[in-house]
Amino acid sequence: MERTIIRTEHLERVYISGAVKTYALRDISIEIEQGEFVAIMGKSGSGKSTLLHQLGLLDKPTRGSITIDGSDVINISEKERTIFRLNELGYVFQSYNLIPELTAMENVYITAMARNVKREEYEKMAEDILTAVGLEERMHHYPSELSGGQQQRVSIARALINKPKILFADEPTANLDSASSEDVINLFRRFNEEIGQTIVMVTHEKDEGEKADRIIWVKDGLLDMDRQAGI
Ligand SMILES: Nc1ncnc2c1ncn2[C@@H]1O[C@H](COP(=O)(O)OP(=O)(O)OP(=O)(O)O)[C@@H](O)[C@H]1O
Repeated sequence: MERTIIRTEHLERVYISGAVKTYALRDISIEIEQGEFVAIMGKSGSGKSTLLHQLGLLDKPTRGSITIDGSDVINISEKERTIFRLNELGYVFQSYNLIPELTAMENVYITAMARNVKREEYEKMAEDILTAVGLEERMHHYPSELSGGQQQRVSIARALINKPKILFADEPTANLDSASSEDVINLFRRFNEEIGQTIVMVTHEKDEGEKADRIIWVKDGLLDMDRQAGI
């Protein structure tokens, strides 16, 4: 049976700088089911990243509600939000944000260490997930010894090691060549199909959006109903 994992109601995010108000999100009400692979698409400046940041608890809306797996994640303390992010959510960004002094494996298990998992356990988990992203031969390499596509796969492994309820990806292929981009999207597709990983991804690329189960089109901070209806 389908189960809603993310629900937003009347989400608004206004940025205020001096006398200028920017309505990045005006009124967004959406539902995402557990196990769905959803792409958020729309023109530059339409509000895609802002929406992803609200859903991923990286920012707070100025109005509206968000529930994740039935929990209100807005009216809780910053400390509770931090714990929720660490335990329940994973992130992949356009830049890989790997720590240069750490190997691929260390970069991956650092998030498991933060959760007080035992050493033998987190090393095994890192090995398994790096193997799953095709980097079994590169575990002890440093980021500078890896290609962009390989570094992004390390960051995906890092995001997945804690088995997050939801994986958020903000233009994960923006810095990659077309072959590496395809690898990343195929990996998402595979994790989605094989382990039912819920994925919410912002992308500019139509062919990437088409590999998701569904596209949420955004325009001027609202859902783009015409695109949604395929008009
Ligand atoms: N921190 C901020 N302060 C002020 N305005 C902002 C801020 N962040 C985003 N905006 C504005 O909010 C609107 C939506 O921005 P957002 O980054 O969400 O769009 P986007 O669809 O992700 O764009 P892109 O595809 O270019 O990354 C834009 O008009 C942007 O200029």
